Amino acid sequence: MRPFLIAPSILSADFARLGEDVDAVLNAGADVVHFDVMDNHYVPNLTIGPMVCKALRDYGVTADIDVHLMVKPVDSLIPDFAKAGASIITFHPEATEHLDRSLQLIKESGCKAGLVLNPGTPLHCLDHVMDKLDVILLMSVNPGFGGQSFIPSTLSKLRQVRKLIDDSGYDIRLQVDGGVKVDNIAEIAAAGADMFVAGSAIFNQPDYKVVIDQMRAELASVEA
Ligand SMILES: O=C(CO)[C@@H](O)[C@H](O)COP(=O)(O)O
Repeated sequence: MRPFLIAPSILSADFARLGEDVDAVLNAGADVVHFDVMDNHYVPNLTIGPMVCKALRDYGVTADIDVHLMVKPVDSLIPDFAKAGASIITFHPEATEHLDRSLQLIKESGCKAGLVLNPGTPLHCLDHVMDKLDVILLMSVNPGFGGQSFIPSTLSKLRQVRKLIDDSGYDIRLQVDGGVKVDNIAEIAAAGADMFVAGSAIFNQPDYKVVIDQMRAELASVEA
């Protein structure tokens, strides 16, 4: 498996000083910035759009920005986020009429592409598009809010998707998002995840480096 990546969700960051807070979490050892886009339509919350992504790039953020679209429809936002500096764009299959077309749009825009499966979304939506995926994100909470508890059935779903990826032979990251904490990250990794989105577990702590180091120590026990 590829090296584990830690992707703090900026949903729990300090929006009044977002650039500084993102810099702080990257300097503390995070790998990727996870950027949650909510439209108060696909999910019952409203957050940030391409202007904020561009603002982070203009501020000097060079790490990958992983844009998780919780919006419906998705297609019109894809070129906007690509221009704004997104590295990865993921979306939910229920949010587009044309899954394959939306994935192609992301690829043509120069970004990596991914699908996000809610806890109740069946795996068959992955059929026929595995060759277009760079990331599969399994939500371990229902999307819309930070600070929820990890849904335990995600572990068996992770094992199934890990097998699908390994059997496919494609180079696809398996990301997990929701309720990821120091005390469950090892179990989640052992089930097959290799990219961990964590919001409140990191941003609600006074020292981001302490919690990221603790997560890495837990992950090291799985790698060993
Ligand atoms: O996409 C979402 C929620 O919809 C997540 O990225 C959350 O922001 C994760 O927050 P924590 O559960 O880690 O606090």
